[in-house]
Amino acid sequence: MDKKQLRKSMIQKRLALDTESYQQSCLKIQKQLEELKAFQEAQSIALYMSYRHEVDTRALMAKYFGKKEIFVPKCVGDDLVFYKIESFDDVAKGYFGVDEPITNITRNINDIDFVVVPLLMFDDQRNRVGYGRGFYDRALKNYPHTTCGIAFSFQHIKDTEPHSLDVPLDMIITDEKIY
Ligand SMILES: Nc1nc2c(c(=O)[nH]1)N(C=O)[C@@H](CNc1ccc(C(=O)N[C@@H](CCC(=O)O)C(=O)O)cc1)CN2
Ligand SMILES: Nc1ncnc2c1ncn2[C@@H]1O[C@H](COP(=O)(O)OP(=O)(O)OP(=O)(O)O)[C@@H](O)[C@H]1O
Repeated sequence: MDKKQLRKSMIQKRLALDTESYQQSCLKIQKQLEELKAFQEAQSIALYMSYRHEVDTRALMAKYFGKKEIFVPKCVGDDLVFYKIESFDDVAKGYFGVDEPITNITRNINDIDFVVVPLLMFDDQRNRVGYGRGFYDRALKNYPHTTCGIAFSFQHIKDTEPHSLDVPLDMIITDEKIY
């Protein structure tokens, strides 16, 4: 299968998860994430606004609003710009139906302590494949702190055939293990 086909089938697999297993897996992943020292020590965290059965990030946000600074991305041209949000009133549907921030406090991603990264597929080397627009590869090019992918275990594949611009993540948490 080529990458395009693989992406499609992975999106389908994720959407096909029943509510019960989706919620259970998300809970397990969130718990592991909260146990990371890097997460606990981070004052500021970048998260994505989960959509269409991506690993849920909203429960985590709801829990940490007011305790840590939460930043979420907005697609601006080819770039991601991160805005601070303090509640779910601070987002509205944007790019491809993904919720985006409607606030005006931005921060350079390099100054955010910890980044949780969405992904479609990953391999043992922690290379990731996303929707294929390179947003996170560009954003994380010079990122100096910890990056953590979150995904369901079935999103693991043998080889993502990374290209030179792909930025491997520092860790990837699934419902089964941490890579
Ligand atoms: N929740 C979330 N937010 C994110 C990302 C992400 O992967 N997940 N991104 C990561 O870079 C950026 C947005 N990137 C995106 C790139 C392409 C498509 C897209 O092509 N959607 C199509 C096809 C995918 C599908 O079938 O689900 C569509 O919705 O029709 C969506 C978001 C920033 N925000
Ligand atoms: N650092 C970069 N600078 C410029 N272009 C880049 C960079 N990283 C990736 N790209 C370009 O972005 C496009 C998509 O890359 P890739 O297939 O790795 O996306 P992806 O990681 O699957 O998607 P995403 O990051 O949006 O979730 C490619 O054409 C690639 O050349």
